[in-house]
Amino acid sequence: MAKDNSSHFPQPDQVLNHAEVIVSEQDVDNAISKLAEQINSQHYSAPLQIFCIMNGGLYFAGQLLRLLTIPVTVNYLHATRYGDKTQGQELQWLVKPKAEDIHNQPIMLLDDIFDEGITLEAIAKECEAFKPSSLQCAVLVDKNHQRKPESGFKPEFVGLSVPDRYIFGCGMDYKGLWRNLPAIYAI
Ligand SMILES: O=P(O)(O)OC[C@H]1O[C@H](OP(=O)(O)OP(=O)(O)O)[C@H](O)[C@@H]1O
Ligand code: HPA
Repeated sequence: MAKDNSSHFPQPDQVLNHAEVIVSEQDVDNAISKLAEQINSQHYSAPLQIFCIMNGGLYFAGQLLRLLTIPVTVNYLHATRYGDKTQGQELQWLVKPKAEDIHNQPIMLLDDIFDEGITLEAIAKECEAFKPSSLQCAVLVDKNHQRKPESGFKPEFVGLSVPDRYIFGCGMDYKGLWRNLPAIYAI
């Protein structure tokens, strides 16, 4: 008989009923438009090599890409450390960067959230090893707390600052759910 996981994984509607909107769809869209304007006004030596950090970066990358007017190529990397938990664990790599996609080229990493910064800093470090001509990071949200990388590493482009609560929507999940919501919710 199939195992019943329903006690471990909440019903999707229950999650939403116990959450509140902390950033509206309109405010998310405005923040992404502003980020696009900032990136469009940069001068890159060659087409910008955009890397979407899967899975969370997918929604942000999709929304941002349609507003970019500069030449870009699109690729992805995959590293994860939360899984179905709300506390980060050790980083697991699923898709690592390759030298030929990075060496001597302007790189932009796109992710949904800069929380403790462990994921993005590790990914940036891995990319830096292949000596890009430049490397920048853009995130939809920066979570407002003091548990950031000691190195001082932070993304060049930030759409929104959010309070220190577990959030979901706009690519971010709660136990795998609701990445598709166009606003940002907190539990
Ligand atoms: O700044 P940090 O504390 O490292 O957390 C941020 C990272 O956590 C999330 O990824 P997650 O591991 O949940 O994988 P996912 O993208 O598949 O949701 C998110 O997409 C970021 O990549
Ligand atoms: O608050 C969060 N929500 C969803 N995913 C996350 N990954 C790091 N922090 C978060």
